[in-house]
Amino acid sequence: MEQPLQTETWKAQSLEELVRILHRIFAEDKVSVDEVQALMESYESNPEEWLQYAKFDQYRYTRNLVDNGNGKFNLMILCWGEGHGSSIHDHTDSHCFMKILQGNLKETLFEWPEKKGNGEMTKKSERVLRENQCAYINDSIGLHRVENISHTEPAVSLHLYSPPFNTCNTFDQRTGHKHKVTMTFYSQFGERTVCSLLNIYYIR
Ligand SMILES: N[C@@H](CS(=O)O)C(=O)O
Ligand SMILES: [Fe+2]
Repeated sequence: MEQPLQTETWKAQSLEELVRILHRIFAEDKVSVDEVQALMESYESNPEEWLQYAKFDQYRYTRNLVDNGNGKFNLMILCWGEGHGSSIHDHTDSHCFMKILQGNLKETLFEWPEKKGNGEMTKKSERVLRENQCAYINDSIGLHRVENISHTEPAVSLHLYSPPFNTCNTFDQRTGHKHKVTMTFYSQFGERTVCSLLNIYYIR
């Protein structure tokens, strides 16, 4: 991806339209990060359009595939129950866009640990992302942890990863030690996956 010469301003009127425009954008050789971020931000969350994908688990956040972007990207809806959060993790050299569809999510950025990792990881910043905001991260920006810190409200977010990936590294905040994990889907296209039904669905 490169910086745009000229950013087109799209407005996605629905989730379906958002997916359609994303396909058009990712069909090109060069994709602008700013353009994708602005497009995702332009979609005004309408729960009626995404409720079919929003499947929650009692114990941890879920990853629900919405579209596989013709092999160029994965678009998924993540459902965060009260107090659910991710480990500190990287994004496997992909671009990661994260738009809030409902509720708020706290994002904490961390620096990559030293080679071997042997001490508390360094926190760079934290912020609260609110409904309709779209954040962006990649490995050169750093690592992050995402949490729904609310005790009363669930949260839902829409993530786009390009290129798609299904493993990443998680990091122990105390030591910086990393651990490779496989990420699976709780549902795909609105249907629960077999692994989630067999309860072998886990991320980290
Ligand atoms: N990158 C994480 C979600 S997040 O915490 O940004 C995932 O794909 O599961
Ligand atoms: Fe992430």
